[in-house]
Amino acid sequence: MPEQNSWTAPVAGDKIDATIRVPGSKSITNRAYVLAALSAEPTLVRDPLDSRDARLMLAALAELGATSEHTADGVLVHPLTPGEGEVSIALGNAGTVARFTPALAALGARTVHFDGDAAIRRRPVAPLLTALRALGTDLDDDGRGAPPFTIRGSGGLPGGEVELDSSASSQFLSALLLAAPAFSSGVTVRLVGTAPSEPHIAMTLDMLRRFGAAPERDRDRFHVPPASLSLADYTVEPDLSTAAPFVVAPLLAGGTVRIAGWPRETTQPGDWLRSLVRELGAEVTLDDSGLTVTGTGRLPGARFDLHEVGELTPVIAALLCFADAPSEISGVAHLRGHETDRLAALATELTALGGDVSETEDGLRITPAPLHAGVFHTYDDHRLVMAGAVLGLRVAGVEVENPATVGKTFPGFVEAWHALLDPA
Ligand SMILES: O=C(O)C1=C[C@@H](OP(=O)(O)O)[C@@H](O)[C@H](O)C1
Ligand SMILES: C=C(OP(=O)(O)O)C(=O)O
Repeated sequence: MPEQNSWTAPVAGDKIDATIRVPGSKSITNRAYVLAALSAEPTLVRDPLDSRDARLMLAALAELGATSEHTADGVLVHPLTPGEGEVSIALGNAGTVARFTPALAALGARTVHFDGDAAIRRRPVAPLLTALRALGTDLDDDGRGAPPFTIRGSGGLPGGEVELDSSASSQFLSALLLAAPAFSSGVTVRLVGTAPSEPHIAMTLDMLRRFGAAPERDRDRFHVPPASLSLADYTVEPDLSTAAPFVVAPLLAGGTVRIAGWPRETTQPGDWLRSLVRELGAEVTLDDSGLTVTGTGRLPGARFDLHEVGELTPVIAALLCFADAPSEISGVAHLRGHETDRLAALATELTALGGDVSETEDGLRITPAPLHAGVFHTYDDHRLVMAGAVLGLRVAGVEVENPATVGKTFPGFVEAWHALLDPA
């Protein structure tokens, strides 16, 4: 019997032949909103993502004094306005909101309470809070190193140099860099440990430059001088990580998928998919119409270090369950602090469907084994819904629990997935 509140992921019948449009990048949208709020003039953000995480970011910025309006051309974000009193920010389970907005609160004059879903109360923020305290922020937390916490803004901060351990999440570093131009003498961050998600760090630096800041980097030392930001118009790229299940589908079902609007150049981690699926035997072309991926029907095993692109792990793990040789994913210990403990969740759920998947110290080991029908629990993790959909391409009766949780980044995912297999 299907579970209540589950979705039977459709099996691929014929070869795929579809063109897919994915919504805007979560990471770019939420950075654009933060930088727009810090700007001197309103910014029109075109083609933004409209999803739970993006709405939470707009709502958080509104609490901090930056209102926004949906227009026919996109979302118009107004600059932060000063204000006092007490407000609360709902974090949901959005890492970008939990990590990027505290520095803005520290720069304002409100008392700001941060809290969200049960899952965000398990996600790390301690190194970020330590750095904000070192920069002079008045902050209360319960000592667990995760939300909830409260920041009492003092109306501005001088900035200076801080040490930061960003090994649990690159978002701590991005958070300090995004807010840095608004500190009166800028911010210098010296990284200790190795931060994951290098493309997301590059994205932060690139977007700061587009908004008029002048960040400098010398290996693990980042300096952002104070700057008055402004950018009237910013267009968000399609989310290439959201595209992951669609990109890998022809490797399992055969045929061709085209992802419209895939940028020629981008800082998004999802761009790694081009080389990952090529290594797995797919034909890949990128031209002005987008990305075209054709599957050859055979899937070799692989050893992938996904340290820089951790958010691709759930979909890649599901894909590699169908390889004809053992595979290993490494470099992603920090996924234990993502939406859920993704390594435990993937090992448990893939094993429950007959897979031979075990956790390693920093990843997953996947040995070929036939999969069967069953419930695929999703732990309130959008990317586990996408992983379940990928499994369903080859396995009848995969019941993906709570598919609506995919609305964190792609509210229309289930409809788009059916359209992939049955284009109108
Ligand atoms: O800065 C960002 O927009 C993100 C950075 C990464 O976080 P981690 O470095 O914590 O993995 C990524 O996984 C997340 O989905 C989005
Ligand atoms: C880790 C992720 O999200 P968040 O922005 O909540 O960190 C993700 O989308 O895979």
